[in-house]
Amino acid sequence: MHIAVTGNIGAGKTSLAKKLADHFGWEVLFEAVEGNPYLADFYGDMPRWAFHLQLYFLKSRYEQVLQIQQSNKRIIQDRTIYEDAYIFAQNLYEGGIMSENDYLTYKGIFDLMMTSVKAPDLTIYLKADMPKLVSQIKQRGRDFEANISIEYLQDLNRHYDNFTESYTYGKLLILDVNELDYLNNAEDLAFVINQVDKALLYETPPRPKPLTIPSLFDKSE
Ligand SMILES: Nc1ncnc2c1ncn2[C@@H]1O[C@H](COP(=O)(O)OP(=O)(O)OP(=O)(O)O)[C@@H](O)[C@H]1O
Repeated sequence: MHIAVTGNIGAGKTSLAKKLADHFGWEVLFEAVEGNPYLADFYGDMPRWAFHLQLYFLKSRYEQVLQIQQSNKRIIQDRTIYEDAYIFAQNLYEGGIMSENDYLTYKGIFDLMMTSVKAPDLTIYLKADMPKLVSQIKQRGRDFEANISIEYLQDLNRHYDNFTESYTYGKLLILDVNELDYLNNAEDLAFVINQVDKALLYETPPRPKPLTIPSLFDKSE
């Protein structure tokens, strides 16, 4: 079984993945942050390092997907391969930070990978507004994230909204985490566990719109 936690920077994915793994006895696969050779450089000079960083995350996320698909364990993944392409890479391309050639090369590799990627059985979207994201990013105090702009976070949130509205890959549980503190508050954690339990048990209605990348299609037509 494959569970995935998705959401913007600072939404609280890593903490929730750990809590759910403890509760349900799942294994956790974390994001490639420690030892990532491009992340700090990327935040210092996005146009210079965007393509390198995207390829690095894509490679490490694809490794995780293969690991999950080859395993018979129950695994919770901290962020999905879809977010790399449909949120981060697309945002960098649309913002003029990643060139069209780089984006098309990246997308070509992503599309090839997608032929062998199976969707998670359940995806949990942690929906958070700016104040929550900003305060959690500040609180964890990573040097390289100190200069993340509000505009970058807002653009990512806009992509997250579009992505989750048209998500068709499988079951999606949307959790508004603005008022939740599942790290320190046992009631909040119990609420989240209950929501996850229900989502695992019941079918969710099919979602209406297919997932597309409009900007790319507009250009190639
Ligand atoms: N494809 C990507 N492109 C650009 N930056 C990325 C990409 N994937 C992850 N990142 C960045 O890598 C870092 C990941 O850190 P981390 O694993 O703590 O996740 P996070 O997004 O901050 O999650 P959370 O606080 O919800 O646990 C963040 O700065 C995040 O924005």
